[in-house]
Amino acid sequence: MKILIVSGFLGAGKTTFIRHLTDTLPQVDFAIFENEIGETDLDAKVLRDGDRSLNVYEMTENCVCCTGKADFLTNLMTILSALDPEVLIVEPTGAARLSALMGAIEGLQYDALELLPPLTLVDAGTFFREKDDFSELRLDQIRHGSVLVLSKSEQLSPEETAVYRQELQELAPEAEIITGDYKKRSADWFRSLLEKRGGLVLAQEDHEPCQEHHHHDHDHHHGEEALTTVTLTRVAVPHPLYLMRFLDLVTKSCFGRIPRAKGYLPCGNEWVRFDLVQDRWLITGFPPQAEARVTLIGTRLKEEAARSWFEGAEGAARSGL
Ligand SMILES: Nc1nc2c(ncn2[C@@H]2O[C@H](COP(=O)(O)OP(=O)(O)OP(=O)(O)O)[C@@H](O)[C@H]2O)c(=O)[nH]1
Repeated sequence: MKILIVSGFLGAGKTTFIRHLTDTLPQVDFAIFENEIGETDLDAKVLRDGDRSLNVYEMTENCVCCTGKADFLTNLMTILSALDPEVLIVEPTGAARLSALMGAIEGLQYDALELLPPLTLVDAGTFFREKDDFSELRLDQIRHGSVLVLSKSEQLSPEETAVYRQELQELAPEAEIITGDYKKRSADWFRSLLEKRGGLVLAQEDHEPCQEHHHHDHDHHHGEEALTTVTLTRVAVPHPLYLMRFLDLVTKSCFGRIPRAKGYLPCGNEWVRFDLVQDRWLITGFPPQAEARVTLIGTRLKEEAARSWFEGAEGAARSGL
């Protein structure tokens, strides 16, 4: 069983890339392992509900690179013995350390497992704005990616693209760097990702659990702060305009510093899904679900303020405002 890790920071486009890869290579027997700590199960839903039905395993308790390493390896062996897909794609959380995850898999030293050179998605929309604040963890994801895919770079001019390339190549001199619309690439290119040899062999050092599991609040700049996650379940909005207003407030840091939010909830008589990365967001229709989920990922989250906002929205709708 080959293992392809698709890494990248929150909202960089990992799930979108995996969906495209699996759609582009319908003849390959893929399974997917999703790690979403305290988040919505949205990524798994998106992957399961596409044109192609995929086997998706989820781990939502601990992080595959640190606190949940042993669980992850057990899951890996179970998938291997029960299903033995040709390729298992592993999507770690955006806050996972790529080198630690690779080291854990390599530590198994089992020749039925082949770790492919990993891929890291880098978000062109936020790269320059945040580059100087990159945490060690984000640099780790870039430096250990054998293939770096600059997502959301379809609209860049050739001159702009050259600047991104140079910056990324300085951070990861050995990496193959992919810019422009990766969806236009041939099936052969996607297949080549599954035929590359040799994930890096790393000397592993023990490290602190990754950012998401630090529960004390640091007062450092954003790149070093502990990320926390809040998920609201019993929420609804009467109309898309309310959700747009909520997302606008999220981007204005009214509920904490939130670089990533996602979820699905009832909206009038329908259900909608939303997806926010930094100051950009998207709302789309979604099939009805058993329970709503609104997940906020960031620092200094104001859970009560967010909850009250939804109560206020429902109250305003009831009184006809
Ligand atoms: N224009 C553009 N949008 C993209 C691209 N890749 C992802 N997006 C959008 O970016 C948002 C986040 O994409 P996801 O694929 O969910 O990102 P992710 O890395 O899986 O997110 P997390 O699981 O939260 O870390 C979605 O709204 C996508 O539609 C891309 O290459 N181009």
